[in-house]
Amino acid sequence: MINSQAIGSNEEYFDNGKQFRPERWLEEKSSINPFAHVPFGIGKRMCIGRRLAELQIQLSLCWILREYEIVATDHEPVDALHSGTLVPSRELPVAFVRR
Ligand code: HEM
Repeated sequence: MINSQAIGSNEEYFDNGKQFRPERWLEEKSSINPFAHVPFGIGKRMCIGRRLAELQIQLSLCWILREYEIVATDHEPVDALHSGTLVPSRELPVAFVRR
């Protein structure tokens, strides 16, 4: 199984790869190597639930963001720990404020 976090934060493929900067995906003409981000694996054993998972993530984010603004409660770093899946190293510094 591919360690997608190691590839996805590799400075060879991403500027400031360890920094959480989701807007890097919004560039119209992306220069990101498509094989540098493979959270669902790749090839004939890749995740068959990918499209369902992406749809569920998009829908649930829409439902949450319609009702809440998500704000940072501090700006200290949060590390990703490997524990079978990736988990945050501490309580996430975010609050949900009802719109
Ligand atoms: C964010 C959500 C998900 C992530 C990140 C994810 C990620 C992965 C990864 C990395 C693999 C292994 C690929 C490989 O071995 O190269 C995998 C396999 C698989 N996933 Fe997912 N998955 C997600 C959601 C789902 C959902 C919703 C389903 C089913 C409805 C699903 C069903 C499967 C199955 C059946 C396999 C095994 C495919 C095979 O071995 O041929 N996954 N997934």
